[in-house]
Amino acid sequence: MAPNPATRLLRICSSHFNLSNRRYVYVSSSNRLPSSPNQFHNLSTPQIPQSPYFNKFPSFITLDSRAHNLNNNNRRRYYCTPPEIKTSTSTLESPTDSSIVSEHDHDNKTEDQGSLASTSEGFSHVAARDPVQIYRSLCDGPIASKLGHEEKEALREVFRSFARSGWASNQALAIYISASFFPTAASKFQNFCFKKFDRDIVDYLLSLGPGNEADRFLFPVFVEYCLEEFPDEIKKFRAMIASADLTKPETWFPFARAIKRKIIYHCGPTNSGKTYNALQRFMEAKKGVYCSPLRLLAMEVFDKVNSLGVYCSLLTGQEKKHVPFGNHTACTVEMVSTEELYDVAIIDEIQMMSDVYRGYAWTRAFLGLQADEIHLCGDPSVLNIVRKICADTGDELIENHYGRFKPLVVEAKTLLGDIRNVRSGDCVVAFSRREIFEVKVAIEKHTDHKCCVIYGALPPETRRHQANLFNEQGNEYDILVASDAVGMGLNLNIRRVVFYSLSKYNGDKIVPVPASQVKQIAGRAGRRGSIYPDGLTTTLQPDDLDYLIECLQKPFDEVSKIGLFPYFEQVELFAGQIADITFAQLLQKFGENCRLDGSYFLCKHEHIKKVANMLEKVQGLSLEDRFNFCFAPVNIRDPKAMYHLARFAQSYSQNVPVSLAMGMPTASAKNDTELLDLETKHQVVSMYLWLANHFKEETFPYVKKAESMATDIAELLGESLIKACWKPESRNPGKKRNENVDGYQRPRSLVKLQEKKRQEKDSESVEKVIA
Ligand SMILES: Nc1ncnc2c1ncn2[C@@H]1O[C@H](COP(=O)(O)OP(=O)(O)OP(=O)(O)O)[C@@H](O)[C@H]1O
Ligand SMILES: [Mg+2]
Repeated sequence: MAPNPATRLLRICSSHFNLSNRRYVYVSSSNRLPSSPNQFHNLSTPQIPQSPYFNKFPSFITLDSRAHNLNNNNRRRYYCTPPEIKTSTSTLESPTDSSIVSEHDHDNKTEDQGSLASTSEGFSHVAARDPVQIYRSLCDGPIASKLGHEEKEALREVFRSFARSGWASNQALAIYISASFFPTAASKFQNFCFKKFDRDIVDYLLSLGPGNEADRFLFPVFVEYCLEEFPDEIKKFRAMIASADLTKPETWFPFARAIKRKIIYHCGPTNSGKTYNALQRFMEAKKGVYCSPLRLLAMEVFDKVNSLGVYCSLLTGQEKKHVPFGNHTACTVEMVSTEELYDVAIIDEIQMMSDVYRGYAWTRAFLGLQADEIHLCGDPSVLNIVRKICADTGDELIENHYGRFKPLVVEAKTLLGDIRNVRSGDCVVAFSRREIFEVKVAIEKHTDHKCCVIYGALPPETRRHQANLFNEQGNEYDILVASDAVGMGLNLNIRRVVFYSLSKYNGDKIVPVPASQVKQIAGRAGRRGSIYPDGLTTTLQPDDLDYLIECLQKPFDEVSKIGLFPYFEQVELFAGQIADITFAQLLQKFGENCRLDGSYFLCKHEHIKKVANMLEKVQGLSLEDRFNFCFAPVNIRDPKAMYHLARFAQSYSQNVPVSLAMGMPTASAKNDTELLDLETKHQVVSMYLWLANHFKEETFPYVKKAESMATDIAELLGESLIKACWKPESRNPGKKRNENVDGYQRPRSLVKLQEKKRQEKDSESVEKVIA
């Protein structure tokens, strides 16, 4: 038996659009159904846009030409759900999934309608009516039948429920009724219906009562009403949605798509030779690019490759070092060009595609690089998504799997809560600047060891200097105290990684350190080529050991989505649809309305919005300049650095040369305030260099001065760290981070530790904490 037209349509949709586990609504402006996949394709593809919320609510997809063609009355509708699929993946508050394949035709009673009718005996003739016909008859026909007070109230309740229905609101997005406009539309719809409904419909709705069934009955009539009543709102929202389209990001790079790229995935844990092997191919190539997660690592590769006789330039946000005759470039991933052609490209730490803030940079490099051969180095967490994307792009994928060179052994003894048990070659990892200094001071006070220090706010040069000091044998600096910044990039002679704690502040509250990060940091112990035979790891507190073991045993979490962020041009297009809002509001709206395919998420951009808000008072910046200023590397929690950024933007907007206007420190820091000041000063200089690289050079004429200041400050920071023996301070003394601990479920041992800390009145005292 031939399938009914709707089933056929469903199959065609599924095969053409690969939408196999979704519910479809197809609304055609033609009377004819396509009879073959080809015909469907030819007939419909060009004129049928997809639903704006394709992935936000996968249970409902409209292949809808009506928004273009609102006056066509010859419409037929097919509401279809693949019978075997439940819509549980939907974010909707989904009404019962009836697995219907229904055609709302005059003479065709559907299963859906049948099920409604069965629940409301005696109303099958109402339930079976075509919603278009209902709507038309309401428009042309009767004035509402008289309702008693109770009936009115009961009917109001039905409409209130409809107006509150998350399901209806989400479904309405498919005809471009925005979520914010939906309540207004629903309220006007109620007024309309109250004036028009005939007795039959009223009785039917009252028999259903408020809830899913009534919503489902009302919704198609509501659709008809909206299409006729709100064409302008629909058009506006539709244009806005179209301009915030981030679907199919692989198509943003047609030149990369024109190449059949060979992707080699070097997949394995930390310290397994992934980067080393990729670099071998890079150095052999005629023209290569290495994309690094950090400036520091780009510098390391730049130095290493040049020292091996391969001319290589350096490109980071802050520095451009061009090496004559060099065909190779080591750059930070944000800076890589998707316009140049390369023989070999490396994207290191590819799992960072899933980073909530910076993931978009890796995604862009992966999708957009024009290279015959692309080497991805990373852990297995993104392997599956890389496979999927390669299938989408048509690239060939080769997987090389690696194991650790040296085993990683957990030392069950721990440091027994006593920091004096550190030994030469230890790297003590703490997750705040305050703790790092507490540990350093305690070790140097109570033992004969000396500590090097590495944390994120230090310039790369200083971090490298500290790393070298630690790596060199024969000096007294045999302990490293570091933050999670140690997890990537540096070659360190670590014998044992000791976790001082396993919780960290995530910008909002204190949370357990994610297992993947624990693995990466612990894995730094026992690097190939170092003097230590095995890698060891343990914790300061015996109570934390279980969590450490749990993290190391855990397989890598599989990543299901990777980051995206719009280009300026996309934001600009979107801005064209909305008048009179600030740039931060524009970004907010973009985030709310953008469309994304299922494998992607929009990267978090709160920090960008904070900068945007601060720059709001700077007049005369173009949208593009504003956009670029917002990406300048600035610590939004450092008011001094934010002040300087605003000052730079002010001068830039007035087209006057941007000055550094900052006194150069002359001596190393004598206390923590001075150390913080040095860190800020370096950040400001580094920001200046970044801006000079991203804007008209003539507006930032003091690049040479800034470079020499950066070098000098990095040196002073290095000297300061060696001397540091003071109590650490916080940048924001008013805000105590530990206040947020309550309410978060952390590993028991950490909670205990935290409680212990809280009980101690003077939590500043290192000895007390570590006792
Ligand atoms: N075949 C090799 N011959 C000599 N040294 C090697 C070899 N493979 C790796 N190494 C060295 O081993 C160390 C670890 O290698 P590599 O940095 O490539 O590991 P990785 O898997 O990329 O680690 P991570 O996850 O930390 O980035 C490096 O110092 C590297 O130079
Ligand atoms: Mg590596």
